[in-house]
Amino acid sequence: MMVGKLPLGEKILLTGATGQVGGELSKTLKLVGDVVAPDRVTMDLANSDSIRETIRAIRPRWIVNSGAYTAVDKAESEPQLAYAINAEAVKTIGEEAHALGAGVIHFSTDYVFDGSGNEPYSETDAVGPVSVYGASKLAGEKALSESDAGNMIFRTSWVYGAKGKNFLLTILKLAQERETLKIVADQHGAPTWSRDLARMTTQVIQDCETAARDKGLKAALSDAGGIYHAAGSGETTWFGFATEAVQLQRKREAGVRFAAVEAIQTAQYPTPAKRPSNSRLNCSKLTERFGWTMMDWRDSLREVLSEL
Ligand SMILES: NC(=O)C1=CN([C@@H]2O[C@H](COP(=O)(O)OP(=O)(O)OC[C@H]3O[C@@H](n4cnc5c(N)ncnc54)[C@H](OP(=O)(O)O)[C@@H]3O)[C@@H](O)[C@H]2O)C=CC1
Ligand SMILES: Cc1cn([C@H]2C[C@H](O)[C@@H](COP(=O)(O)OP(=O)(O)O[C@H]3O[C@@H](C)C(=O)[C@@H](O)[C@H]3O)O2)c(=O)[nH]c1=O
Ligand SMILES: [Mg+2]
Repeated sequence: MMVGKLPLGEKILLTGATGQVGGELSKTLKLVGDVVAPDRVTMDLANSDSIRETIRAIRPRWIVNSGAYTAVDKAESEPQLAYAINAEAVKTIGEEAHALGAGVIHFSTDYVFDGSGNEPYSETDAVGPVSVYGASKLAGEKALSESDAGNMIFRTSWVYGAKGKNFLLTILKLAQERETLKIVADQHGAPTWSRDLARMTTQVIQDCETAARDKGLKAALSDAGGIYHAAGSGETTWFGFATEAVQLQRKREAGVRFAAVEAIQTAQYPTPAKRPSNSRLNCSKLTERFGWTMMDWRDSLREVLSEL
C-alpha cells in the first residue's frame, strides 16, 4: 500500500468542485484516492434530502466540503439561503458522516471574528461575527464540532487564484478599465492561494490515513481533529494586495495601462456587509501539528500571476 493513500475502493466525496478551493482540491485529492464530485443539481447544499441521499449512495470515507455560500454582501439580504448552505448543510453532512464513520474536512473564515485588536487570532480566541456570512459560517463550524463525526475545520482568509471569483481578478480587470482604483487600507489580513490550501488539505488527509492504519480513522481524527487556522503567511491590507498585484502586472505587461491605486478608509467604501478590520490568523497550530507552513502571500501572488 502507498503511504498516505485511502484503502482500496474507498472514496472522497468533494462538494463545491466548481469553486476556487474545490477546483484545486479535485486535482490534488486524486493523488490520494477516488474523488466523487457531484454537481449542485445532484447534491444541492440548500436541500438536506439531496445531501443525505447523495452521501448514502456514495458511502465515502471522507467528505471534503468546499461548497459554500460566499457572496458576503448578498448574504445580508439572503440570510436564509446563506444559513441553509453554510450551517444546516454542514450539520446534515456531520450526521451522515457519523453514521458512516466518515471523516469530514470543512472550511471556514476569518469573518467569524469581530476584527478587534491588532494581533493574529488563534483558534481559541473569542469569535463574534459582524456579518450574516460570518455568522452563518460560525453556525456551520459549531454544528460540525458538536456532531459526532471526526472532523477538521480549516479557517482561511482572502482566498484567490488564477481562476474563479476573487479580489485579485476583480482588481486586475478594473485596473485596465479605470484611471484610479480606491481600495480600503484599514482591513488587515493575508491573501491565501487556493492551491496552497488544497495541497495542505491533501497532505493532512494523507497524514491521517497513515495514522489510521494503526489506530483506525476515528481515533486518528479524534487526535488530530478540530479547528486550524490556515491563511497565507505574512500580512497586508486589501490596498497592499492590490498595489503589489498591479505593480507586478505593470512589469509583466509593459505597454498595458494600469490604474493608479489609492488608499481609502472603510467608511469611504460603503458595502451592505461589515468586514472585520483585523483578519489576521495565527497559523502556528497547523505548523506544529502537521509541519505545514502556508506560503507567503507575496510568493503565491507571483505564481498566480505567472499563470494568467
Ligand atoms: N473565497 C474566500 O475568500 C474565502 C473562502 N472561505 C471558505 O472556503 C471555502 C471555499 O471557498 P471558495 O472556493 O472561495 O468558494 P467559491 O465561491 O469559489 O465556490 C463555492 C462552491 O460552492 C458551490 N455551491 C454554492 N451553493 C451551492 C449549493 N446550493 N449546492 C451545491 N453547491 C453549491 C458553488 O457551486 P457553483 O459554482 O455552481 O456556484 C462552488 O462550487 C468556503 O467554505 C468558504 O466559506 C474562507 C475564507 C475566504
Ligand atoms: C472591488 C473593491 C473592493 N474594495 C474592498 C471591499 C472589501 O472591504 C475588500 C475586499 O473585497 P471583496 O468583495 O473581494 O471581499 P469579500 O468578498 O468580503 O472577501 C471575503 O470573502 C469571504 C468569502 C471570506 O471568507 C473572506 O475571507 C474574504 O475573502 O476590498 C475596495 O476598497 N475597492 C474596490 O474597488
Ligand atoms: Mg466577495
